[in-house]
Amino acid sequence: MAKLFRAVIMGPPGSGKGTISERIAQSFGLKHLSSGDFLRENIAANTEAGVLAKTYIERGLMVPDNVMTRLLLPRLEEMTRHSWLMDGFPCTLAQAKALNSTCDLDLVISLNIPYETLKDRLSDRWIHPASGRVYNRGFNPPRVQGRDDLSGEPLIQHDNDQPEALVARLRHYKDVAKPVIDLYKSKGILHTFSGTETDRIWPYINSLLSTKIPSRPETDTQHIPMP
Ligand SMILES: Nc1ncnc2c1ncn2[C@@H]1O[C@H](COP(=O)(O)OP(=O)(O)OP(=O)(O)O)[C@@H](O)[C@H]1O
Ligand SMILES: O=c1ccn([C@@H]2O[C@H](COP(=O)(O)OP(=O)(O)O)[C@@H](O)[C@H]2O)c(=O)[nH]1
Repeated sequence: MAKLFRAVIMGPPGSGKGTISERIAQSFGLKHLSSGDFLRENIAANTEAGVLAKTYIERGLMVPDNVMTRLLLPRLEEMTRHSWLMDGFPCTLAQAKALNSTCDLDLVISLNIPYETLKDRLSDRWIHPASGRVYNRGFNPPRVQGRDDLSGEPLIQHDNDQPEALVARLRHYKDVAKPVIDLYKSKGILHTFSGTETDRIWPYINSLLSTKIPSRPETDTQHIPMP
């Protein structure tokens, strides 16, 4: 069996983690894991962790580290036969240390995107709550305005995606992410990508991953070559 590959993608809200994760999952066959999706699944299933997490998310707060690790680490430990890419976890140094004790990461992608870009994207982010699918009227508009492409259900916007909440969210991200980024830098596995458009960053990420993971033959033709 080919060596398993474990990667994490980090970045502030709106940096394109979800968008890029989907592309990576499609091109390289990694399983895309998302902390937000795990939380939503647990909330929907009314698990103990889900009920607790909901009380924080509803107030626009981060879920405490011990709840996150209790929820996610067992799920990652079960994935002994899959290569995966984790989006949204770890967010804090405590989470990173807990993850470190469970598995060895091969690679960390960190997205560095200007504030104005984040603000523009998030003020126009439309979400299908049941699936987590995201749209943007300019970048990837839904086929029918205000409706999810697959289910036809209504799309919503999050209050905390609006500019008033964004400054505080970004400040918080910077504070908590800095030691995590420093940790991965010191391990020599951090790769940072800067820019204002996912479509321009993607070829570089694609090219980096191509050197680390064999791409899936059926999706080879979708790869965008290096400029
Ligand atoms: N690693 C984590 N640690 C603590 N709380 C988390 C973590 N990941 C997600 N959460 C909580 O779950 C909520 C939803 O997460 P999700 O990643 O779907 O959306 P988000 O906050 O809109 O993030 P982004 O804008 O970066 O996509 C977060 O607002 C936060 O309260
Ligand atoms: O180059 C890009 C990449 C993403 N988006 C949009 O920006 C928002 C945030 O992207 P995503 O949810 O992937 O970011 P995350 O919060 O997961 O980092 C979404 O509405 C995307 O459709 C965009 O307009 N241009």
